[in-house]
Amino acid sequence: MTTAPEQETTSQQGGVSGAEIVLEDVVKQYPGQDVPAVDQLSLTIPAGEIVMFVGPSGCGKTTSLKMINRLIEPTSGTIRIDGEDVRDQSPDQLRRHVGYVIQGGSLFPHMTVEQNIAIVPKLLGWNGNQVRDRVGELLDLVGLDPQRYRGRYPRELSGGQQQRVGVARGLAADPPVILMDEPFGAVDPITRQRLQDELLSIQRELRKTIVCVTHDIDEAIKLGDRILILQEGAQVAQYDVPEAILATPANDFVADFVGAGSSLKSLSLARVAEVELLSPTTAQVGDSTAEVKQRAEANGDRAVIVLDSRNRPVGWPWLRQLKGDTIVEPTEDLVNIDQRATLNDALDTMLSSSHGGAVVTGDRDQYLGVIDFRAVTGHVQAMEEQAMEEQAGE
Ligand SMILES: Nc1ncnc2c1ncn2[C@@H]1O[C@H](COP(=O)(O)OP(=O)(O)OP(=O)(O)O)[C@@H](O)[C@H]1O
Repeated sequence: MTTAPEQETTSQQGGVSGAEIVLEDVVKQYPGQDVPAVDQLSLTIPAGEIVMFVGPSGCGKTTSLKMINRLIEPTSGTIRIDGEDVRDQSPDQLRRHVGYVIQGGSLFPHMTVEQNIAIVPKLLGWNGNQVRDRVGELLDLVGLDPQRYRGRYPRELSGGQQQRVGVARGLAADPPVILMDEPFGAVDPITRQRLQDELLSIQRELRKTIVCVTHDIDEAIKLGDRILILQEGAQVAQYDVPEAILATPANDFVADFVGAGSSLKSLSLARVAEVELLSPTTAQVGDSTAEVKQRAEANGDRAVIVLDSRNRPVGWPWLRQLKGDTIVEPTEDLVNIDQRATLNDALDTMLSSSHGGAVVTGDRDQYLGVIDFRAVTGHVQAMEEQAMEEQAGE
């Protein structure tokens, strides 16, 4: 059987390639357990959205997720993907319709990156060229150079790179639905932030339906179009957009779970693009050093942002570091932040910078400005005032 991605039948409307998932009265009673792990769960997951499952340990998140691709069989109830009961689908159909990504990528150690990504396409009978092309495309998509990485073994990759390959593998057969179980749980916080940003940018392009289990409410707020907060037995405590869960928790359980400091959590909702950026002095590589210093001093700046000929920031030297007749490209790596990053991530980046701020870039790394602590604090205050006004108006 040959099934190429273009032969997929998904609800491709308005750029959305994902499929709606509907759970109806789903129950899972494990043998020998007194109470069901999942008890009458009903839920509609809209096509093209990211829905995050969160809740305390043992509340049934993973069981609920794995019933969608029948890694676990429900005891009763129905699950439909794009209107079709998953029980009526063959294992091949399910593999094509539902990608699966788990913590650490869980790659097969004796297989190369290419072989790991190609598992499902090969099972589906794609030919060698189709598989090779697809692997190249996917490695590009997840930010790994295909030439460098396709022949490597998992042990030759960092944790973050392994996780990227895991994501590529989940996307391999271009399924409308991707299930993710704690996908970024095993990597350090900075890598996690980067992988989350990449997932968001991949999702902007692909518009899949993504269901993702996490322990981390901040991750849920950042990634989720909607968040499902579960209590024991997979009872729905609240199912809503992140803004609503933060502003109006449905009950004490949700309020406790979301935790104190919701203004801090709001930092995971707000994006750098929403904050007014500063415009410190900039210089082009090749400009006269004396002229740049003069301009910076007139502006009251003690440092300048150096841009390359394509308007990408390449450095942020202090004036005293500017030597020679013309501005040269700085040798130190510049840590910048994408305008789509959350304020929470921006804070992390700022904390690692000696400037008390971070350089913000947009598409294709174009320079946009600088974000600093004062701008973030001001934005948080404005958000709090707005929330208080809304509450007073209710
Ligand atoms: N194979 C199994 N046999 C019996 N009970 C199980 C089995 N798998 C899970 N359970 C029980 O079902 C309940 C839900 O488990 P599940 O793994 O879905 O929870 P979870 O919310 O994903 O937890 P965690 O966040 O700790 O991963 C738990 O009480 C668990 O002990």
